[in-house]
Amino acid sequence: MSAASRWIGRFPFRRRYGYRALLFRAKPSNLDYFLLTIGTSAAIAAGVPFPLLGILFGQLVDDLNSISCISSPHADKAALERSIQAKVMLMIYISIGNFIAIYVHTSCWSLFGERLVARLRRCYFKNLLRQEIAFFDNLPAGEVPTRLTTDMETIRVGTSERVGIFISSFAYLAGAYTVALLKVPRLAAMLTFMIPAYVLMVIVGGMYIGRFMARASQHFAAATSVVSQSLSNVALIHALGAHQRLEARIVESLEKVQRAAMKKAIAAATQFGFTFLVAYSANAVAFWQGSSEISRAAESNAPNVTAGAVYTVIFVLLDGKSAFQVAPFLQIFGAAAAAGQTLSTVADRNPSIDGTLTATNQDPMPRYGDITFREVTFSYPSRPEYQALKSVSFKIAEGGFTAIVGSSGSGKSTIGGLMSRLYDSCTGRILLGGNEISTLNVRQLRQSIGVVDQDPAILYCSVLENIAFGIASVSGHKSEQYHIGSRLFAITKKVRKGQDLRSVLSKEPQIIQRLFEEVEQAAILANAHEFIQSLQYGYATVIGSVEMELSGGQKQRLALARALVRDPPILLLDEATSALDSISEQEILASLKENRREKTTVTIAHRLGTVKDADHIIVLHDGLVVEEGTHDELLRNEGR
Ligand SMILES: Nc1ncnc2c1ncn2[C@@H]1O[C@H](COP(=O)(O)OP(=O)(O)OP(=O)(O)O)[C@@H](O)[C@H]1O
Repeated sequence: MSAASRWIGRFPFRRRYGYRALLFRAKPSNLDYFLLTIGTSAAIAAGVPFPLLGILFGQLVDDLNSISCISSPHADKAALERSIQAKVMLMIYISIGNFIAIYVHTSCWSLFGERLVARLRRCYFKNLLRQEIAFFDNLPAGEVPTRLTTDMETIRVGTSERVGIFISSFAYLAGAYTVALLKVPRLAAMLTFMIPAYVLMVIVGGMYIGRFMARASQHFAAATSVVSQSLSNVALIHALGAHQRLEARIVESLEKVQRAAMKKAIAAATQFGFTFLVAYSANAVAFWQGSSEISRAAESNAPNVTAGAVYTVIFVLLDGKSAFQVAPFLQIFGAAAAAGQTLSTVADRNPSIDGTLTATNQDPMPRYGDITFREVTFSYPSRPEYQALKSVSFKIAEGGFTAIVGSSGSGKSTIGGLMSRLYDSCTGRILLGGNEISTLNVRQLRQSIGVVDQDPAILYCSVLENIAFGIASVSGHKSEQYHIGSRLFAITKKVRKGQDLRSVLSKEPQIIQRLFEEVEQAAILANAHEFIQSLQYGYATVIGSVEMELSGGQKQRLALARALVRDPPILLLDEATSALDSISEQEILASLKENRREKTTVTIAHRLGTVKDADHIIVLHDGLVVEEGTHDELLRNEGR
């Protein structure tokens, strides 16, 4: 790249290359095209009246001049007055036309910008949720809220009414120079010196303003990130007494914001002041050149350059309105295009593992089969230098009850994550029923594995909805057509208003009654039924709020019920009962083993003692399988 093109590349114009693409992002509808066309046409039309008014003003100046110079009593004063009145009426009509054009382009562009942002938000959020977990591991805290608020607002500002004003200013500029060149060509040509002066001011000023703005927003994002991390870990901050340290980090970032904002203000003030310097100097030049044009015309007896004609030129080029006042808009459009580009890194990104695809050319999901790990190694993308799994090989038998035990950090949960394809292994093969899991449909694979982890998420809704969500989230389930989400909400609402759950259910379709039975069965199996019954409204009690916080053990049992209700062929329990007392834990595991109905069950635990009943136990240490066997075999080996 040459030095010149590098220099040009630093200006906001470069970023505006993406601007046109931004306007047509996220599938615009016919209405959007309509708004764009009408908004642009009306904006061009809104630029025309001003030069026309300039012509009329010039003619009026000549008329007034003529009236004041009339000395003869026979002169037709009345005709002159009629001519002035006709021009005044014309000015009123032009003003009305201008009002309509401005109204139309402002409304169209405002609506266009709002609709574009709504589409982009939808598109960004939809694609964000498609991304694989590894993508989120590398996402800085506060990134998503910043994108959804700050960047979207930048795009809205840069694609709304300002676009109409910008277009109309250009139409005005074209009209103004045409009129000026026709009226007094030499004066108009002389005043073109303003163009390079203004352009230079826009480019250089814009470059500095943009640079300091970007710097300020970067430091502000850093401060926001610390604030959002602090808010989600308030308890930890209190426990560690980390207030001052965090405050110092925020203050440091905010001071940097202030410094950058200060420099931006100085650049903006210089640019603004320079605008007036150029404008007033141009006025001085215009009056000097205009007067000499008039006297030259008078001397040569050529009345084509009148005081009115000079006034028209000065008015349309200098005193009316400056098209260059919209120069800062370039910065705004550039910022919008840049924000659009930043958003597209997520909005257009194809996830390496897509858990949302339904139509697929991938292999159909085998319902049963052994799960085999062959020489699997894995490093988390955020820690590529560290191997969480170092060539592990083992087999989890179909329909068996397998336990994976090991100390903290040995890689147990990582195995669970690879099984459900939250991540892809770096090397080695993972097979399900003989099929490479990377060839299976991810959505079906995940629906076939019921995962319960140590700290399960509880949704802010009733217990019944929380458990039934296990079924509702399965696409293609028989209950899908019944809109079970809204039905269950209505059922539990009635119960909270005092009606009996059984009698409310009796009025519901068979499939909803059957669903409740399944929920109840799952809760019994997960040892959750008893505590649910003891809640104020039983299954209709709303949980998940601060006022209705469940204990760790209750949450785990509820999550277990949620996983069991859909009867998945594979159940993965990642320390899913660790918050329970050891007797309850043993009871649940024994009951799960007994009722597992050919389900392949994998339980992850720290201690061997909690998985005595497992058919097969895999012992991990520091990312390696160190032992395998039944509980008794492992105990015997330990004795050796
Ligand atoms: N998202 C992640 N990004 C980077 N490293 C991770 C991530 N998750 C886990 N690790 C690292 O990978 C290693 C294995 O973690 P893993 O969670 O599989 O261990 P574990 O045996 O399940 O531990 P625990 O019993 O404490 O849950 C650990 O060193 C951990 O620090």
